[in-house]
Order: sequence, then structure tokens, then C-alpha cells
Amino acid sequence: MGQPLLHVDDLECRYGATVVTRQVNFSLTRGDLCCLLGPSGCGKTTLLRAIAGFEPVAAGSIALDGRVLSDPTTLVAPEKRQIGMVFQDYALFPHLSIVDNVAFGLRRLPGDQRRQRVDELLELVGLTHLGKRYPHELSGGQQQRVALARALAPQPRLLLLDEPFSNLDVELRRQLSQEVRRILKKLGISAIMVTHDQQEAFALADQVGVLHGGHLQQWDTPYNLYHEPATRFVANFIGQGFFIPGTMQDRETVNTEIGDIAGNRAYPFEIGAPVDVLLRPDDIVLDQQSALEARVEQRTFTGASTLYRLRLPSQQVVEASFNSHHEFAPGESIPVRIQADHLILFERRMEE
Ligand SMILES: Nc1ncnc2c1ncn2[C@@H]1O[C@H](COP(=O)(O)OP(=O)(O)OP(=O)(O)O)[C@@H](O)[C@H]1O
Repeated sequence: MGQPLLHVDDLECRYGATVVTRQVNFSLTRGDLCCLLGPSGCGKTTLLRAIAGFEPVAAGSIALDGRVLSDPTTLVAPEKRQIGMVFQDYALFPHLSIVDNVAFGLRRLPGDQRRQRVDELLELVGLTHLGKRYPHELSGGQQQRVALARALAPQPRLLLLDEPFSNLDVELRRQLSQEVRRILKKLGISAIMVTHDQQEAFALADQVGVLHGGHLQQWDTPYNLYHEPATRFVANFIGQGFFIPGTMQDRETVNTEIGDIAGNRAYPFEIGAPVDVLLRPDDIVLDQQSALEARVEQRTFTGASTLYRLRLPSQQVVEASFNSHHEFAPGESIPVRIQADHLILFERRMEE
């Protein structure tokens, strides 16, 4: 544990003359689970397919356990990489029972060892009682568990999951992401999952890589992606938030239309420089002592909390999340204060 397993170095993938991913760099630590997250068309699947060996690389390299599997002159065949895959559509063999589906990659093992391994895997994914059924007799969630057991059977060095839960409903998706995390952690298997669903990524992954337009914008923990977004794109894509304009008063304080906000570090901007200040819904708190009044424009009850869209006196719109025991009606004015433990500032400029 703790050693790098996979190195992706300055990777570029192309379809014909079109560059789809460029200068992608990351390392996966042995035993870690990571997600590639990004909007449709950003190159996630291409990157995953390149790691699996289904796509050649135009520049850079992919190495597993120190051995180069792909570079512009090398392409180790997918079946020689010891990499397992789980696909969005489960891709089970319809004419084989669940037991035979899981046993498919174990043909070289003697019969009794094969049976024992299949039993272990079915127990691991909680499907021991369904081994004799056929794929069409299972629910989507159960089929995806079979696909996971089948991919794990040959003991891959790395598991790749391509939008594995996207055919399932939201509740099952979250539940299965956590279950898959538990199973992979128990086995110490490293995995990379591709998804465009942030909640799914956060439920499964130790590290998340956010891709945009073929560029890896940030490779970080879910906590840091939310609290310390490295780019404006990541700030917008992860969680909710609004930007308000500000001016640097000193290296740590920004002056805005709603007052001076103290940051939690020295920022790399000149005094007087125009910046945009990221305000998350949890950066705005209720404070009866505050002179800052915000008008409620809209509210969305989400259960434990309620999300309010607020208009500040400067006419800036922000969103705030308050415990749902408080209830404010649209049109009401409420006293608020900015309490940003991680104040994120970006140089003011046009959207990326
Ligand atoms: N076989 C192909 N030939 C040409 N262009 C392709 C091919 N496959 C994908 N592309 C293009 O490459 C870009 C990245 O596609 P990719 O499937 O990697 O994105 P993605 O992030 O996985 O998207 P999604 O979430 O929609 O699956 C897209 O612009 C897509 O149109």
C-alpha cells in the first residue's frame, strides 16, 4: 500500500487529427479509488479506454507497476494488461447463468478452485442465493453486482468502471457506489471510475480528477475540490456557488459591496486588484446582529436543510443553505453574515 500503481504521463489521445485529451498527468496510489469526473464530451471515456488498451495514445505514456503499457510506439493488448472492466450496460453473457458469468475469466483454474472462487465472489457481492439464475432474471443493480464479481474474478491489478451506475435510479446509485467502495477497499483493489455524477464520485473515490475539454483541471480529494477549487471551472462544476466581485484591500482581505471579507491565507493578487469571490451556500450564515440584510427570492426545501436564493443590497444574487427548522418566505428580509472558512478568490476575467 502507499506506492504508485498507475502513472499517466503527459497523455494525449486523438481521433484522427482531433486532439481529445491533452497533457493529462496523474498517479494512482496502490489501493486507492479514483474517479474521472466531467461534463459530457470532456474525454473521460477516451482516457479510460486508453488505460484499458482500447485506444492508442498520440503522446505521453501509461505505465502500470512501472511497466509502460501505452506510448506512441507501444500498445499492450487489453487482455494482457491484467485490468478488469465494468461497463455501463453490464455486458453479461445472456445465455450463461450467474455462476457461469462469474466463472468466465477463471477457465484456467481447476474445477474445485474455480467453484470456490465463484462462491467467494458471489458472497462478496451479496448474491449467493441467485447463482443459478440468468441475467434477465435479475434487477439492474443485481446485474451490475454480477458484472463487478466477474471483473474481479481474475484478480486484476486495476479495475476500470465506465459509468457503472448510470442505468440505475438515484437512490440505488448512491447505495451501490458505497457498496462497491466497501468491496474494493476490503480487497485492496485500485480502481478508476468514470462518471459525470458528482455525488457518485464523492461516494466512491479517495481522489477525483476533474476533466474539462480534455484537460485535467484538478486531481484532488473530494474535500479539496469543494473547498479549494484550483480553477474557476472546478469551482462552478463542483457544488453550488456564486461569484461576487471584490477588490483586494490587502493580501488577505477583499473588499466587496457587502463589506470586507477576511480570507484564510495570503492571496497572490496585488492590492487593488479586481477579483471574483466564490460564495458557497454554507459560507452565508444567519446572524441577528448583522447589519447586512438579504431578501429571500426563492426557497427550495431539501429535507434537513433549505436552499435560499438571496438578493443582497448590491443586487448581487447568492445562495445560502440553512437548517430547515428556520423558515423564511420569499420577499422576507433576513440578517446574514459571510463566514467563509476557505475563502476562494479568482482573478477577475471572462469565463473560461
Ligand atoms: N470514435 C470516435 N471518433 C471520433 N471522435 C470521437 C470518438 N469517440 C469520442 N469522440 C469524441 O471525443 C470527445 C470525447 O469523447 P468521450 O467519449 O471521451 O467523452 P466523455 O467525457 O466520456 O463523454 P460522455 O460523458 O458523454 O460519455 C467527444 O468530443 C467525442 O465526440
